[in-house]
Amino acid sequence: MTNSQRKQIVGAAIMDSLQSPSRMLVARRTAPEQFAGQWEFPGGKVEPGEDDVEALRRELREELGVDVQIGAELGGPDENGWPLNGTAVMRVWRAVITAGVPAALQDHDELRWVDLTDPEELTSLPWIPADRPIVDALLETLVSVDELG
Ligand SMILES: Nc1nc2c([nH]c(=O)n2[C@H]2C[C@H](O)[C@@H](COP(=O)(O)OP(=O)(O)OP(=O)(O)O)O2)c(=O)[nH]1
Repeated sequence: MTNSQRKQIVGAAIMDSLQSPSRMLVARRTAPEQFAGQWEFPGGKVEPGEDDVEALRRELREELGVDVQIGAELGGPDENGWPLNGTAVMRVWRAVITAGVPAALQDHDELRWVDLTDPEELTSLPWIPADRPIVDALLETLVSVDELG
C-alpha cells in the first residue's frame, strides 16, 4: 500500500512542559466499539487539503477545547509516523496547552493527567494496542533526558 492510500492520523502527547515534562494528558475513547474504553493520544484524521499540524490543532480544539503550542515530533519507524493498522499511520507531537482547560467534549469520556515519573501509571492503562510502541518510545525519551541530567 502506498502512502497516499493510507489514512494519516495525527496525535498529541500533551505535557505540562516541553523542557522538563512530568505529566501527560491521556484520553479514553468512547467509540467505535473496538476502541471504546481504551486510552489514546488525543487527535484524529487529517482532512483533505489540511496540513498535519493544522489538523492536530483543529482536533484538539474540537475534542478538548484547548489551544496548544506544538513541540518536537516523536518520530516513528515510518516516514509518516507510527503504523496503526494496515491502513492508517499516526504522527505524534509533544505539545503544551496555551489556552483553555481540557474537557472531554467529543470522542472521550475521561481525561487523565498521568505522572510521567511513575511509568507504570502510563503503561498500566488499557491503551489502544497500536499505541503501545509509541508510549514506550515516549518513556524512553524521558529516561534519556533524565540520564543526561
Ligand atoms: N486520535 C487517535 N487515534 C488513534 C490512536 N491510536 C489509534 O490506533 N488510533 C486510530 C483510531 C481511529 O481508527 C483513527 C483515528 O480516527 P478518529 O476517529 O480519532 O478521527 P476523527 O476524530 O477525525 O474521527 P471522525 O471524523 O471519523 O469521527 O486512528 C491514538 O492514539 N489517537
